[in-house]
Amino acid sequence: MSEPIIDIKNAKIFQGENLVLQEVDLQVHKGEFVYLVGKTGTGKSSLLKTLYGELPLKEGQATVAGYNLRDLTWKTVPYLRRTLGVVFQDFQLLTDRNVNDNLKFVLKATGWKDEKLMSEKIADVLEKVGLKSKGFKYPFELSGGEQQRIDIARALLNSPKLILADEPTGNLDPETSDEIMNLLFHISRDFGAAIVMATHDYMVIRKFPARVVRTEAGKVLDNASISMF
Ligand SMILES: Nc1ncnc2c1ncn2[C@@H]1O[C@H](COP(=O)(O)OP(=O)(O)OP(=O)(O)O)[C@@H](O)[C@H]1O
Repeated sequence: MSEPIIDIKNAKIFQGENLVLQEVDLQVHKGEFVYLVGKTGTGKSSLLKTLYGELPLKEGQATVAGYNLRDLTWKTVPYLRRTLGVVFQDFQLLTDRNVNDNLKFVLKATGWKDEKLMSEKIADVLEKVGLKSKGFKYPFELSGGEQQRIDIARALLNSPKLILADEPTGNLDPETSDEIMNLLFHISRDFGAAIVMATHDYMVIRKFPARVVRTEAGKVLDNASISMF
């Protein structure tokens, strides 16, 4: 099997001085879809934040897309982020600019300069999420489901090998959730991106089955049963 895109060995996850998870071992491979479940406050977001360099890894070993998390510095975190797409529950789009400019902002921040290439890339990701005609809309002119699609388009800008999604269906009605899940599965299947998605929504997992990893009592349990959360 190829090198895992996420490879965590005997790691501890901290929030400041507080130990949140210990003995964390987790491998995720290219194109794999993994749900991260567990009761509120058990460390799902903390684990994701460690994986995208928002929280430091202070103990144990972990590599993400070839980056050793123990070696990350403020200078190398942006390079790690460029290989990842991160999707949040609350979209986090910039409200003062339209969709095209939201996407362009991220491209510029990640080193893109050529106007034509940027326009082509923006058209490409909007097409992938089915919102080709919405580039000139402002976030407030979009439905929740459309905003989440734009958030996913933003995550796709740098052709990520890994997408980390923190409750991406948390604010959506069941039908719109299904559309977003179809889109995420399509992205992992057709573009080979691995996806790790934190969720409380067991209906989504029943409908879109995949590997389940659970945070519980300070540990991470692999191949967990969904009936347990
Ligand atoms: N910014 C922070 N500073 C200090 N402690 C924090 C911070 N954020 C979270 N924690 C603590 O870390 C622990 C894990 O929280 P985390 O948000 O990772 O859990 P979670 O499983 O994602 O919860 P939820 O399902 O509610 O999103 C909790 O005890 C929480 O109180």
